[in-house]
Amino acid sequence: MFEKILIANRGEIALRIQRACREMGIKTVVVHSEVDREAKYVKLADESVCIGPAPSPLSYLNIPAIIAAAEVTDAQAIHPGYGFLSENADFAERVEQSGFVFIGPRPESIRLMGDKVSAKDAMKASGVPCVPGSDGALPDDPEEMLKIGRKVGYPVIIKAAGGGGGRGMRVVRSEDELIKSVDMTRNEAGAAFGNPTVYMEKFLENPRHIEIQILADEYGHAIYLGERDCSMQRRHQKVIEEAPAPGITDKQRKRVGEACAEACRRINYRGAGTFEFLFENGEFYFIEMNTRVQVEHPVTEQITGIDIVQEQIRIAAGEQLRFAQKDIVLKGHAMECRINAEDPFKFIPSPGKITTYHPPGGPGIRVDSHIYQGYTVPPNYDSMVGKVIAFGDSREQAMARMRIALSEMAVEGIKTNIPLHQVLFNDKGFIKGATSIHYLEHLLAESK
Ligand SMILES: Nc1ncc2cc(-c3cccc4ccccc34)c(N3CC[C@@H](N)C3)nc2n1
Repeated sequence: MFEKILIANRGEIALRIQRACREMGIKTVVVHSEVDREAKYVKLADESVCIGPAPSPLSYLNIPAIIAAAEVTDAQAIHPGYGFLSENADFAERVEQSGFVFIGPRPESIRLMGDKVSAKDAMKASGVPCVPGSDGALPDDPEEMLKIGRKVGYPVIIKAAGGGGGRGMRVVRSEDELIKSVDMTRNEAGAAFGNPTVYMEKFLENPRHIEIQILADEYGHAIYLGERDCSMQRRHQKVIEEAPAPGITDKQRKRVGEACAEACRRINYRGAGTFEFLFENGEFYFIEMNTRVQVEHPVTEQITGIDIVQEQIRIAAGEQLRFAQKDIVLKGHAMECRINAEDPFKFIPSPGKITTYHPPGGPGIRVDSHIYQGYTVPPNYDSMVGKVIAFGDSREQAMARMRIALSEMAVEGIKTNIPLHQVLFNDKGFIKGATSIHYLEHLLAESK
């Protein structure tokens, strides 16, 4: 097992990884930019290294500085967290080439899933249900594209192979817009991702967004840890996540979960991963795979009792999975509110000094956050400053506990989106559950 891990991230996930390490008796090195010098996880680390000024390209994306920090502190492994370099195959490669263990999948798996066309090909070959479409990249020939459009049936969506997470997508509702739309998406993809390859899918008008968490070791063992419903989102930013997904039956869960586990075995996947699906009319449709730990991993931890970050570390250290699929029992219901330093209804970032901070507590309440009274939220990074996770025997109990937690949570000196969460947890449609990816945006549009 590693003696010392370098955490190549910041904020709540850096603290989360640090807690996992400390519980395992592993020393932690944190890297930080100049503005994060006073962060909680820096104070709690065994060692800390300032790797540059605030801008991410000069600090948290600065590969040589991060690797140098691992060298000078003699760390054995590097955990990338999420965001930043967590799905950068070149970083994973350079970490391994420098003699450190990258806590994550092998670089070729990151590359395979980073290209959304090769990702879909791999999934189709493994029997994972995918959205019908162009079966690979769209050809350049306009006649061929029109033929595929007719076969798929409008509306269709054009997506960039190098995109993902909502970037490089365009919906096409009729044939006469197709060629122009494809050209525009190709140009944008070439400029944004250095890869003009695009593909086509049938556009699903009103799906839910449901993802499957998997764990796989390097001996061919792969298991799924149930699913998460991430449909409560605004402009591709998740706001609330929950597990299990309302209305998903054990039969559906088993069928899609086993397909994901089988896909992991076939591509020789290693570590934690998430298969993203659209869910509509009772069917799952694979759209992309994330090769990192996700922000919303705690809701899965709460209903399975498994510490996903610790399992990532164990797998990276060459241990076999300690669980077989039969050991995975889902119990209760968990919901997560992302707490952002932003105006709750205008969504404008609100960095600054936190003058008052009282976190919530009580049965079933977990707060994953690095903020503290007197901490200054820097303006340089993502506005998420923490997550409140409520667990209960039922969705209703989890919601009741969340309402109480949100009412207890005091954060002054900056604005937060707690008022938005309070509106949502009192909204009839949300309370009923199983809302689509458009629900929140429609709710906000009505309230304007
Ligand atoms: N064939 C087809 N039909 C409808 C779709 C709708 C979306 C989508 C669009 C807008 C918000 C979303 C939020 C969560 C999940 C998906 C979406 C979508 N996305 C958005 C980000 C990336 N994960 C893929 N792909 C789709 N693909």
